[in-house]
Amino acid sequence: MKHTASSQHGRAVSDLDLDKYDADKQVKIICLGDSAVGKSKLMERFLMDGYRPQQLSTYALTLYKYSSTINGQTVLVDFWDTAGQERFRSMHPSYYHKAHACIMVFDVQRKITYKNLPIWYKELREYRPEIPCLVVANKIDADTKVTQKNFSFAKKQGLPFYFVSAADGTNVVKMFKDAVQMALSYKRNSNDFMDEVMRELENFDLDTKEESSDKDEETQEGKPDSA
Ligand SMILES: Nc1nc2c(ncn2[C@@H]2O[C@H](COP(=O)(O)OP(=O)(O)OP(=O)(O)O)[C@@H](O)[C@H]2O)c(=O)[nH]1
Ligand SMILES: [Mg+2]
Repeated sequence: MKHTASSQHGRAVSDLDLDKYDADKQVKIICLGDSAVGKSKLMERFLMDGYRPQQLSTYALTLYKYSSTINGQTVLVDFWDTAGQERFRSMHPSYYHKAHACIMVFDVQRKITYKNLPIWYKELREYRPEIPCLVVANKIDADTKVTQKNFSFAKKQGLPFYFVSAADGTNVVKMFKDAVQMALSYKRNSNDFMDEVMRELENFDLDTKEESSDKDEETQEGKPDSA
């Protein structure tokens, strides 16, 4: 699986081209969770095959670009990562706009980050009521017994749940690959009204373009040779 990673640090969300997410092969996956739960480290582990312990936390927004071929189709994924700093607790609406899946992370060492999940989840559903959401328990390297504990939030909400470690890579690739697959299938089958409208408009555009080019051809054929 070929993948490239690059990140555009700190670009203001408003000047990002959000329309590109209407294109069939482009998906947007967002990451939510309290500060220091390991969102950026998980991205680095998956996208840059590396884990650099300790680093300044994320400011504003980091975009990680990832491409892969799934069933012979090239899929372009933008992973959106943002600082979970308390003051950012509620994200700018455009962060959620046109997202196709969400990775919601907590730190198994800090209970409060698990208790805050419903706050993040409530906000997510205000903006994206239907998209798939993965609940991720990170840093299991720091507490091996934690995998026997029961975290009922995901089950109650009917969400997929993953024990992972950005530090040693446990379950990271599987979680991200599942997130990409879920984003793709959501995008293809979403019954989200707005997505429907966008898709219709897209098809409408294509049809009119085809019709007008057919007309051009007809007029070309019908035109007496100018020569
Ligand atoms: N032991 C352990 N430490 C981790 C793991 N993932 C992240 N960390 C550490 O936790 C701290 C925070 O990681 P980040 O990835 O910056 O957390 P974040 O969620 O991006 O934080 P914000 O950007 O502030 O929202 C860093 O010191 C990491 O080294 C993990 O799987 N295991
Ligand atoms: Mg970060």
